[in-house]
Amino acid sequence: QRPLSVWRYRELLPVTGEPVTLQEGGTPLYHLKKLGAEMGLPHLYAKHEGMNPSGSFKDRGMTVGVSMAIQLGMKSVACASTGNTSASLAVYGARAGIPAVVLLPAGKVAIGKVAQALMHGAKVISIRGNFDRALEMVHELCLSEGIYLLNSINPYRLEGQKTIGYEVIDQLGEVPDRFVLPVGNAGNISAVYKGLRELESLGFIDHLPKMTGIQAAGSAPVVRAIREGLAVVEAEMSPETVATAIRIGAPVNAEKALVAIRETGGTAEAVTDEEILCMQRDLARKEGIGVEPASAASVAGIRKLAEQGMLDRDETIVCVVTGHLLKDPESVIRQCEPPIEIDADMQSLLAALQR
Ligand SMILES: Cc1ncc(COP(=O)(O)O)c(/C=C/C(=O)C(=O)O)c1O
Repeated sequence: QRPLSVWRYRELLPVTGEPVTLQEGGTPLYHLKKLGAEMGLPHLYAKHEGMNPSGSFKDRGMTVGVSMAIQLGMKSVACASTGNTSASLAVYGARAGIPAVVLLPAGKVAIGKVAQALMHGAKVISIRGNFDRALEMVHELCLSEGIYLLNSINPYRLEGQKTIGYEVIDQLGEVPDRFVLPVGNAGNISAVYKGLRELESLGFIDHLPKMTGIQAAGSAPVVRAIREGLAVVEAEMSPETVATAIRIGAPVNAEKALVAIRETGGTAEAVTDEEILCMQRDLARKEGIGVEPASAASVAGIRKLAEQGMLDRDETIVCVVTGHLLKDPESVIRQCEPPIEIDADMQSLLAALQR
């Protein structure tokens, strides 16, 4: 009996040799009893992808992507990133023993992710521009220098990310009615959809969940395309959100996300930064689940859809929470009361507890 992990599903993955692995996947599926009860949703779950080796779901894509880089004889790897992709590429590049170059939008990457990319030995370049510009530049760099590009336009990354859906079905023992993901570059929602389509064509499942994409209100090109019935997603030229992981104006997998949502009767919704941060605190304080802001967007989106009466109360809903709380400690310090500092005597301590 194989453990719950990415490579449990190796027959559905393209790697033929020994994978570059850190035992990624096998992440917990938590029942959100309290938050679900508040929303009138008794079957609400969170798949905590922050419990991967580098603290986000990106490890699922990188274990396959970097394994393929080795299999294809590539000598170095690169990506542009809002942070988690770069952290994960640094980790798996180190594991594989090949150099990694990462391009980050200057001043817009959570400190935990920068720390990981630096400590794991990537060449970290900070671009004075946004993620979309960094992606253009890394694409050009890889073409001219023969470096292997591992952004989510690389299909091997999405192959690994398919396994999120596989694990959820193994854990639930059924196909959930609805699968909710935060959407930035739209690689993850597209990957999960592709994987479930494959299970259906192999006869393992007979229907798909409603694929539901949640974006930040200040960076929601996919939501707009769904609302306006567009065939092509129009870029948001100046994406802005506290959820820097999904601060992406021109999602490279946008049209795949439209297919995933439309083919399954799903939907897309936008949530404000306040709704995101409120849900981040609720998940931490009511369920003991610590996630970074972008990850809380998926559950915040469900709360919004429930308030709008868009959900059946008996739906089994799985929200993917994509990154660990520790990735973005500065967003915590900004929104929480600071520690109470006192003199080291019991009187001061007892007084502080009364405040
Ligand atoms: C925590 C977290 N939650 C959600 C997303 C959105 O996933 P996609 O819709 O597949 O892009 C990201 C994406 C991050 C990057 O795109 C990057 O790291 O460069 C993330 O880090």
